[in-house]
Amino acid sequence: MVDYRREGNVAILTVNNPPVNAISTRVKDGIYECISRAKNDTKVSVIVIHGHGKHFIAGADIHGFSGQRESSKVVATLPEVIAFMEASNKPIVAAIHGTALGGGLEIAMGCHYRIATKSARVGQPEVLIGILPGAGGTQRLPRLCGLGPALDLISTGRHIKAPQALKLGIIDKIVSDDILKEGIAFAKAVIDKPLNGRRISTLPVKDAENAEQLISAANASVRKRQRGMMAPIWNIKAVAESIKLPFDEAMEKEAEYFTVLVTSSQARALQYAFFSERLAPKWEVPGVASYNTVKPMNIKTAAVIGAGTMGTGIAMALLNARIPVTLVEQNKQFLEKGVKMIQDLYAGSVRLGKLTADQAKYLLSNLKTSLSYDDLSTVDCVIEAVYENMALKKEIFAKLDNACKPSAVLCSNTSSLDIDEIASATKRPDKVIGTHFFVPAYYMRLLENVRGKLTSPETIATVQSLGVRIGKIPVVVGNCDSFVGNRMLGTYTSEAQFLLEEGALPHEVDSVIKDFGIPIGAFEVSDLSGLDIGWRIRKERYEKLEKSGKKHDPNARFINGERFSPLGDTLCEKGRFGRKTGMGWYRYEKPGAKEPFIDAEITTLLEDYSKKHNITRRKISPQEIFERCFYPLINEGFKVLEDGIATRPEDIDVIWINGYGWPKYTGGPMYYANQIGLDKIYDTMCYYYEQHPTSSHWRPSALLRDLAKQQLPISQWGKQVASRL
Ligand SMILES: CCCCCCCCCCCCC/C=C/C(=O)SCCNC(=O)CCNC(=O)[C@H](O)C(C)(C)COP(=O)(O)OP(=O)(O)OC[C@H]1O[C@@H](n2cnc3c(N)ncnc32)[C@H](O)[C@@H]1OP(=O)(O)O
Repeated sequence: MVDYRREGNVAILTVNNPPVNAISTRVKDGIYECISRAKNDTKVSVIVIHGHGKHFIAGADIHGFSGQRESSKVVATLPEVIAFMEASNKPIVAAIHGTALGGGLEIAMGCHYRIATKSARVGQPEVLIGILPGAGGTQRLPRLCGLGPALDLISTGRHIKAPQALKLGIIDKIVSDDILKEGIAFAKAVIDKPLNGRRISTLPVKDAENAEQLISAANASVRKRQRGMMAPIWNIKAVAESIKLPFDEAMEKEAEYFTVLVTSSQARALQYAFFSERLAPKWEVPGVASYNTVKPMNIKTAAVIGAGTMGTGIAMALLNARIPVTLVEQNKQFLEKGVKMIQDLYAGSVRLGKLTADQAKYLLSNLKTSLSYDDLSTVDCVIEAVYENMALKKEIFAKLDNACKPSAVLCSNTSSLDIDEIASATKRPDKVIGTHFFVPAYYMRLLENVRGKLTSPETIATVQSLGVRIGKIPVVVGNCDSFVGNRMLGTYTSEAQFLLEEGALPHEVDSVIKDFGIPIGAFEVSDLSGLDIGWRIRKERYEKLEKSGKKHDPNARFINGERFSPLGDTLCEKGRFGRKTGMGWYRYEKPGAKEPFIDAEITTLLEDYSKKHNITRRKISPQEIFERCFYPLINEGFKVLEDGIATRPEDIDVIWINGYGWPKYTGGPMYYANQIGLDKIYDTMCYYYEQHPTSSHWRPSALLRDLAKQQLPISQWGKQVASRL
C-alpha cells in the first residue's frame, strides 16, 4: 500500500492503492510507518511522498465512511498522522500528479513543500459526498491560500488546476511530468532550509480581516446554489472556526462537525450516488452480456441528423470530445441556423473564458455540414435528432441504412418512441439503438441508452463507451413507452394536474416540489418547455383514436377507462403555451420572460372547470401533494425494475439525479424510497389506489409489495429484481 525506499539521503514513499490511491486504513497506517522509519533513519535527510499510477492521492476511501472500515495497526487517526508529518524535522515534499483531492490534499498540506505537474488538479471535494475535510483541511487551507479562496474551494468542492493552485499559494512550484525525478531534485534543494515558516498549522489565516463579509457571502452563495444541502453550511462553519480559535481548538471543532456530517443521511445518500454514477457505465443485460464481456467499436467520426436545439447540442457534445461531426439538415436555411447556434455558443464560452479563441476555432474546424445522406458513407455512428414523429424517423432510418457503411451504428435521440419499430425500417436492427440526450445536450450529463429487442451487445457497448468519452453518464435501459425517466415522469405530471382539478393551485404544487429540493416545479417546467409540445403529441394520439373508430371528446376526463386531465389541452386552446407566449400555468411580464406570477385567470379557469365537472374543490395539504406527486413516480420505478426495463435501482437513481434534477442528497427516488421505508410507501400506495381506482399508476408494484415485507438495504434488492426477469 505504501512502499519505502531510500535513494542516497532521500526517503521515497510511494502510495500504491489502485485505482486512485484512496486513503484506506492500510494506506494511512503505511504512511505513518514509513514517515516514522524515515524520521529514525539517520541516513535520510529529506522525504518525498508521491503516488503510483495516475494520481497522487484522490482522497480518503469513500467506502470507509459507511462503516466498513478495516481495523488499524497504528492508533493514530488521519489528522494525527498529518500532524506527525508536519512536526517532522526532516523536510517532506509532496510530489503531486493527477489529483490531490480531499484527504490527499490534506496530506499534501501536512508536508512542508508541494510541487505539481501542470495538469495536476487539487481540491477539497468532501462537501460533494456530504462531509467535510476532517483531517485539518478546513484549518490548513485558509492559512495556506486565504479565507476567501478556502471558503470557495471547500464549500463548492470544485477542483482547480496546478497553475491556479500556484497563484493561490497552494503549491510551491509547477514541474515537468517526470514527477518523481522532480520531487527528488526539489527535495535535495530544500534539505537545509529552515522549516519554521513551512508548518501550515503555525501560520496565521490570510484575509482574516474580511472574515465576516467573506463568510456571509459564502453562506449566501450556498443558500442560492446548494439549497437543501447541509454539508456546505457545516463546511463554512468549520472554516470560520479558523479565525475564531487557535489551531488545536479549531481542529476539535472540525472533528465535532465532521462527526455530525459523516453520520448524516445526506452523506450516506451522496456517497451512494457517487458509486451509482460510477456503476452506470458498467452495463449489464442479465443473462446476455455485460461491459466486461463485449468490446465497443471505436467511433472515429459521427453524424447528427437535424440541426435544431437537440441536434446542435449533440453535435457540440461530440465536437467537445474531439470527434469530427457531419451535421445534416434537409434545407440550407435550417442548416445555417444550426451552425450559427453552435458558433454563438462557442463564442459565448470564449467570452466567459471557458475556451480560448484558438480552442473554439479548433472545435469548429471538426464540424462539417451537408444536405445529403450521401456524405455519410464513411461515418462510424449517426445520431438522428429530429422531432418526435415515428413516420419521419422510420423514413430517415431507411435512408441511413442505405447510405451508411454496414458497420455504422444508427442511433435515435427519441425520448419516448419504440426503438424496435424504428429499427424495423433498416436491415441492421442489431446496429440500431436509442440515445436519449437531455437539453441542453452539450451540458446535461445523463445519456439514456435504449436497447431494442435486436440491438447487439456490441452496439450497446459502443454507445456506452461513446457516452463516457463525451463526458456523459450513460445508462442502459430497455425499450418501452417513454423508457425509464419519462415513463416515471408521466405519473408525476398527471397527478400534479389531478391535484389542480381537486383544489390545489399550480404554485402550491410547485412549492412542495421545490421544497423537496427539485430546482423547478412541475408547472414551471411545463411553462419553460412549452405546453404545445405535449399538445401536439396528444393530438396525434387523439387522431389515432379517431382513426380506430373511437371519437375523442375534448372534455373527456377518462381515456380507455383511465383518468385523464384535459386541462393542458384547454390552456393550449387559449394560446397559453407557457413562457414563450407570456402565459401558461403562470403569467409572465411579456413573452419570453422568466419570472412566473400567480395568474388570477388560471385560478378562475380551475374553479370553473371543477364546477363544470361537479368536483368540490378542497384545501390540499402539502403532505398529500408530496405523496401524490412522488409516490406514484417511485412506484413506477419499481414497475420499471419488475419489467426489466432497468436492471438496477442505482440506474434509476442516476437517471433522476442527472436528468430530472432529483436532489442528489436524497440519493434518487429508489434510494429515497428505502429511506422512507418501503412498507410505508406500499401502504400509502394501497390507500390512494382505493381512492383513485381509475389511475393505474396507483396500483402498487408487486416488486414493491414483496420488498416491503423484507426490509432489505438497496444493495440487496438485486436478487429480487433478477428473479423476476
Ligand atoms: C471525536 C471524533 C474524532 C474523529 C477523528 C476524525 C478521524 C477521521 C477523519 C478522517 C477525515 C477524512 C477526511 C477526508 C475525506 C476525503 O478525502 S473524502 C474523498 C474526497 N475525494 C473525492 O471525493 C474524490 C472522488 N473521486 C473523484 O473525483 C474521481 O474518482 C477522480 C479521482 C477525479 C478520478 O476520476 P476518473 O478518472 O473519472 O475515475 P472514476 O471513474 O471517478 O474513479 C475510478 C475508480 O476509483 C474509485 N474512486 C475514486 N475516488 C475514490 C475514493 N475517494 N474512495 C474510493 N474509491 C474511489 C471509483 O469508485 C472508481 O471505481 P471503479 O468504478 O470500481 O473503477
